[in-house]
Amino acid sequence: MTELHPRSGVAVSTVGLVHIYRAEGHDVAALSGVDLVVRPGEVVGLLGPSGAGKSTLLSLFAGLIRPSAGRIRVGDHDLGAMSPAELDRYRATDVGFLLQGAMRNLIPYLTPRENIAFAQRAALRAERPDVPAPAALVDELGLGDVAEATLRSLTPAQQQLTALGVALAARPGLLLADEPTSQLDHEARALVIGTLQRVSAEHGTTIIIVTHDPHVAEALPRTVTIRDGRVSGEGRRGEELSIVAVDGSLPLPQAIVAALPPGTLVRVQPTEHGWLLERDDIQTDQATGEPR
Ligand SMILES: Nc1ncnc2c1ncn2[C@@H]1O[C@H](COP(=O)(O)OP(=O)(O)OP(=O)(O)O)[C@@H](O)[C@H]1O
Repeated sequence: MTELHPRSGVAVSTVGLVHIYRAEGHDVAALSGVDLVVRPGEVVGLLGPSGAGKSTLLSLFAGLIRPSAGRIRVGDHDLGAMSPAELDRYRATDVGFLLQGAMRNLIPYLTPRENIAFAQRAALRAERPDVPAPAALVDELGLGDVAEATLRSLTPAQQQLTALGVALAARPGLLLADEPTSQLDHEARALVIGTLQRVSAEHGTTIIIVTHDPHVAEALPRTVTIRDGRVSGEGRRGEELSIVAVDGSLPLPQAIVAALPPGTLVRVQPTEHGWLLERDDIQTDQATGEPR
């Protein structure tokens, strides 16, 4: 069970990805056309307001739900086209999912090492050659001293790192993490994010992290903002950038939308350093389009 062939990260991509939840009486379009490319080994934060579709996107990447339309690829897998048995194997060996709240990922009466060993059963049944020894993974995550401790005696950061060990138990090429720093203090947050980045640097693991925490966003090299079921912006080290859509439209950063509400006329002027958005002071009547 030594690590003979450490897995490197996988590329993740979506084209026109749509997901509709069919609830009784009405449908909810959670994602309405997501185009996204994540390179192998990238660490990307998914940002966006509540209800934007972040968890839905994570569940699609995890193979837990199927897309209503569009394409979704993780490495060599076309997730929308896989059989239930192929998706079972994919979930067991190719992707790790860290659910929000450390203890939701853990069996409370097992130690950190035992939790990781338990999480490896499906990958071992699938005869994966590169599943790490539980004790080695425990050491790698800095949990060597508490490998055989009860979960109750661990600090919140150690519990979260144990949950991370469970998600990494099969050494997946893609790790998905839903709010991995919620309920952690500043120091614990830095430790968990630092550990995620170290895992990616050492093993090439592709990591996608849903977060509402601006400090986490600032620590990540790349963030993608989801709004109303679409990609509305990208960030680099905490700075938000807008993406020009194929139809030439440009979603404005949320802070600017407050100053330029829907219907506002703006002039786009070239300047020496780029482009200037200038608000036109003539107010138009939304219904007639005539000046008021
Ligand atoms: N199982 C479900 N059945 C019906 N609608 C759902 C279901 N899960 C999510 N939705 C709806 O889909 C939309 C997107 O939800 P989603 O949980 O993906 O957003 P989110 O960005 O993760 O939000 P949050 O940050 O609050 O977790 C919301 O309108 C939500 O109400």
